[in-house]
Amino acid sequence: MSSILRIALQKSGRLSEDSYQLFKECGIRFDYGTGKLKSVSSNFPAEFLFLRDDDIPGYVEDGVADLGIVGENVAVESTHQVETVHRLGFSKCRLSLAIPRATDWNGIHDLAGKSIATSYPRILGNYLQEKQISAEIHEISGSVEIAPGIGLAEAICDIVSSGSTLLSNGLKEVEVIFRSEAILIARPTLEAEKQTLLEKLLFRIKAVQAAKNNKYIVLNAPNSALEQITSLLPGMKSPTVTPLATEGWSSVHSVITENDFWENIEAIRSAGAQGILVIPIEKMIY
Ligand SMILES: Nc1ncnc2c1ncn2[C@@H]1O[C@H](COP(=O)(O)OP(=O)(O)OP(=O)(O)O)[C@@H](O)[C@H]1O
Ligand SMILES: O=P(O)(O)OC[C@H]1O[C@H](OP(=O)(O)OP(=O)(O)O)[C@H](O)[C@@H]1O
Ligand SMILES: [Mg+2]
Repeated sequence: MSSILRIALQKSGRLSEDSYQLFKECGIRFDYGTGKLKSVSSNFPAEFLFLRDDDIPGYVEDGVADLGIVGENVAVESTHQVETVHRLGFSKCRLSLAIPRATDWNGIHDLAGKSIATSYPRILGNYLQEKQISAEIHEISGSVEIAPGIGLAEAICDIVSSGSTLLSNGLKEVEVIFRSEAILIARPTLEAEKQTLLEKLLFRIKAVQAAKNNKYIVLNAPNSALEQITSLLPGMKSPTVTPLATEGWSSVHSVITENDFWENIEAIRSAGAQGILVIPIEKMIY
């Protein structure tokens, strides 16, 4: 029988939508959201398993799944041996220490001798050890932000994104201890055929990510400014320059990265570019 990749995704939660979307953009079709916990792709040798995110590293280590998508926080917290194959750039969040808003904060040493509620005892334990702080870690599996308000702990260590959960529970963030995003994990010893399929999948993921990080740009430029403008637009190899019907003008086509997009556009405009069009790219293959 030829190989099939078994990929574990979070059934329903903060990772689910972006994970499904990623495979969709990679052209890999499968059913989800139907209540079924397993779905075979109709056009790629892959089978998807829909699970609780905390269970995914264990399933990947055991070989029940070959690959999985989890938050880095979950992978690092777990004791299971899995390999990070690729960073996916979504579900970005941080693991932070927080205390009641009215409590003074003079630094991390304020936590010595205190109790801290968290679902991440390993990450927190390592952090405290590194800082040489002795505090009691109180492990709870969810609704961590409630702990100080009900006298369970004096501080918490939990996931923060917008900060609104902390705010609505009367807490303030005092220290970021870990930054996380979704990652693709794999069993470290994938068979050769599965490794080939993983490479095929990674090729598609990278093309989708590169497209998101870049825009296609078309502009008109006076020929006198071409050298300066093309030096600002290196493109994938070099920009395409074609003459316009209007004497002394050219059209420049290139690719521009999302990172310093606005700074670059301003520089290009100051150099004399006109009629600038910026167009999303669907896939980008280097
Ligand atoms: N507010 C947030 N913003 C962005 N990313 C987040 C946020 N909260 C959590 N995450 C990331 O998404 C992952 C999954 O979060 P979620 O809250 O769905 O987990 P869960 O409640 O443990 O789900 P499950 O029911 O599968 O066990 C987290 O491990 C973290 O990496
Ligand atoms: O800083 P914020 O934007 O408020 O996000 C942080 C919250 O998001 C997550 O919970 P989620 O809402 O996913 O619910 P859960 O506790 O059921 O996982 C996390 O556990 C925090 O409680
Ligand atoms: Mg979970």
